[in-house]
Amino acid sequence: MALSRLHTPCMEPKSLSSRPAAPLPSSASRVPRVQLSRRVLPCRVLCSVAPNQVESPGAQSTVADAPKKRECFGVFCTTYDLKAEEKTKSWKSLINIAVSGAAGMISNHLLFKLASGEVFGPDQPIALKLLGSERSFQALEGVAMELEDSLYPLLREVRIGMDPYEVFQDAEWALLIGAKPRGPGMERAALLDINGQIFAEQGRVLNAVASRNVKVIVVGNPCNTNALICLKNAPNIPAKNFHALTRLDENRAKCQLALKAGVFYDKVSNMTIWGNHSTTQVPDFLNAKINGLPVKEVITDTKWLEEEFTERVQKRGGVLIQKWGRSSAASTAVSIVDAIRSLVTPTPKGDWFSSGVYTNGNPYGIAEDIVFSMPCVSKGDGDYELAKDVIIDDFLRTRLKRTEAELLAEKRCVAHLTGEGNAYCDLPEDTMLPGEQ
Ligand SMILES: NC(=O)C1=CN([C@@H]2O[C@H](COP(=O)(O)OP(=O)(O)OC[C@H]3O[C@@H](n4cnc5c(N)ncnc54)[C@H](OP(=O)(O)O)[C@@H]3O)[C@@H](O)[C@H]2O)C=CC1
Ligand SMILES: O=C([O-])CC(=O)C(=O)O
Repeated sequence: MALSRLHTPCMEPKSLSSRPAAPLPSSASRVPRVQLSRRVLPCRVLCSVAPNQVESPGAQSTVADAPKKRECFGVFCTTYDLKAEEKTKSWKSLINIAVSGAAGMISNHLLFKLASGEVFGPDQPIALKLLGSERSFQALEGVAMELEDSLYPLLREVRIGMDPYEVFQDAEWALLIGAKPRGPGMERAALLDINGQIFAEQGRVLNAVASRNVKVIVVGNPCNTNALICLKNAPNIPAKNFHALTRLDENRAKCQLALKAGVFYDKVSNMTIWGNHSTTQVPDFLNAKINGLPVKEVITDTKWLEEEFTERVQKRGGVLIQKWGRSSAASTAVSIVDAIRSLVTPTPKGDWFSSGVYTNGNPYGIAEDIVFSMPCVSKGDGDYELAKDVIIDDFLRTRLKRTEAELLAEKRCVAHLTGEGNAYCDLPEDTMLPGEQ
């Protein structure tokens, strides 16, 4: 059912209305701390009237009086003066983080990491704006209730909603996790189209309402092409700000190399995942290092590196699904944390990290105008540059060509969603997500 954007009166649901208001700090003056948007949420979205306002049940509101409303969740609707709180004086200013698929498995791990401060730091208060759907809305309320009950000091706002225009408003980070899973018998082309529609819309919405410098991490699969679709629909946001998550693959590759070399995984560096987050991805053992030495000097079993290691990383997601009965959620959330931290903290000297980024003048000879995982370094300002001092031999080049061909084919399949004419889908037969086998 299509959701109306007209504002109808919002009531707190019974299950929450009896919850006592959280105590205010004694010194706090009751000033609104929420920048109010002019868009309003459908009534089923939890929202409440500001404490000093009374709304009669059934009263009709209009867009004109929307600024009096605050769409927030439970205890996070409490007003207080952040500046008046002694402990917050050294805090940075609040950042807005929007998350889609927020009631899903990955988010269920991620949101608590974000709220704890382990991602953005112990002096960075955050606002979480969580996007759900009719399908997930009850679960999303449950997630928000758990966030309330966790009493995270840095978590200053939680809003839940079904309208991306509302949820993505002023987003400084957009973590796009929600996507339809590929079901039995579904063609990959159909998955590309269905999820592509989601990411085309979300790109348009980000373009319209997010911060002009929003950083976008696309997790929902097929994440590279979804990220391409998203950025093509957001022409006013730099294409460089869009990432497809390949950090989980990097982490998986580091773990396998450490296991083989008999070292702890913190000894593995310069680990690049090249290309698509799919079974054609290329875990690069040529440039990776163990204890600062080239992997090939530490692991001399070339056959293992070229065959077993590569395939193990490419198919790790599928093996895990066979064990768990569902795809990686906790380790994916950890890898999203790693991906963000790699952008907001300086990369250790000489090292790099992998991210699926837009190819626009890359030095590695990769086709332009796709989202391709490559080695990146960051000064910690949210931006990145491509790594230098990377070597590419014939083995690596051949593998790069294969994953590049797959991404170019995926791009042709979604031409109707990127504004590049009619789609023509000729995907290679072995095109699979890491979780598919
Ligand atoms: N890049 C990577 O490294 C990895 C990517 N993934 C991908 O991340 C995505 C999310 O995984 P996970 O959190 O485990 O999945 P879940 O199934 O737990 O949650 C996915 C969410 O997607 C949303 N969704 C959007 N459209 C649909 C649709 N048409 N049908 C069903 N659900 C839909 C749902 O939220 P709502 O109803 O609120 O929209 C749902 O809560 C998947 O695409 C998965 O393949 C997973 C692991 C690793
Ligand atoms: O295929 C999936 O949905 C899971 C996935 O991406 C992974 O585990 O890398």
